[in-house]
Amino acid sequence: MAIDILMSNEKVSPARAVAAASAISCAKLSKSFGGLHALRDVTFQIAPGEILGILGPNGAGKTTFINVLSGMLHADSGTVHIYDDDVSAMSMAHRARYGLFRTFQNSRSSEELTGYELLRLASLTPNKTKSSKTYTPDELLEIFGLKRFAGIILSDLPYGIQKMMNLAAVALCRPKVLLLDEPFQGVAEAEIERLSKVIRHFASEGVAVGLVEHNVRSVMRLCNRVIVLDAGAMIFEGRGEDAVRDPVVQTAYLGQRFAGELNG
Ligand SMILES: Nc1ncnc2c1ncn2[C@@H]1O[C@H](COP(=O)(O)OP(=O)(O)OP(=O)(O)O)[C@@H](O)[C@H]1O
Repeated sequence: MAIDILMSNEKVSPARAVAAASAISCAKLSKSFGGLHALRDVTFQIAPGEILGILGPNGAGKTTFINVLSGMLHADSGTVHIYDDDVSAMSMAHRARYGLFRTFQNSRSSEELTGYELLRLASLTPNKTKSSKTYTPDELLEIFGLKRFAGIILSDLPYGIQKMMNLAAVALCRPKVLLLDEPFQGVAEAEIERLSKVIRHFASEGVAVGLVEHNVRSVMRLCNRVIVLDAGAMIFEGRGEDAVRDPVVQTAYLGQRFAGELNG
């Protein structure tokens, strides 16, 4: 479908042409809270199978960006496409039907459900996307190495395992785009590599992953490309190792952990 749009003689808008080659794209996205510009004219895209790191100092606008992309907040201006569908006016639930899913910062499980019960529930979710492969809960527990935790109440599991179980549930919804808000926050070092493998699994199946993260080392290991936000604007796009050396990025992070964390 994407190639058809690019090759047809029909005139397409620049935003729609970019959208056709990307799993998710946004053009000139802005959001203010009163007089505060939390997001200013941000334009970017993530290709199918790509893991994009979204970096920036505290208060740069990263969570606002994910909120606006996922439809949890509506942008003041700008557009969001999932493949070539314009989802800008849609709610978060409606965007999920187009394959856009997100996770939240500090998403601890409080439900009295076992992992297996959570996955069974997720597998009952009606889904219209025809993108990534369909799995059964058992297959996903096997792939994610979670079988031995499946009978335990979620809130009794280590935080990193809870996060993996939640991602396994998302996988059952067959996402095309996955936006992760600080997936490694609060996760023990030993579980970071397991969680990273789960994220790579999504990408290997063609899911576009956007990852907001303060753990720069993990971003460098996982992401093909990063963007850096500062005061709501995109100040860098490119390779992670170039971002740490970029003088504009270094100035934005002045006084905050960034290059030091990478080199330390
Ligand atoms: N609902 C809101 N109402 C008013 N201001 C807000 C709201 N949400 C965010 N902000 C402000 O918008 C700016 C961007 O916040 P945001 O949480 O998106 O940044 P962030 O990069 O995710 O920060 P952190 O890394 O500290 O989580 C901040 O100045 C914040 O105080």
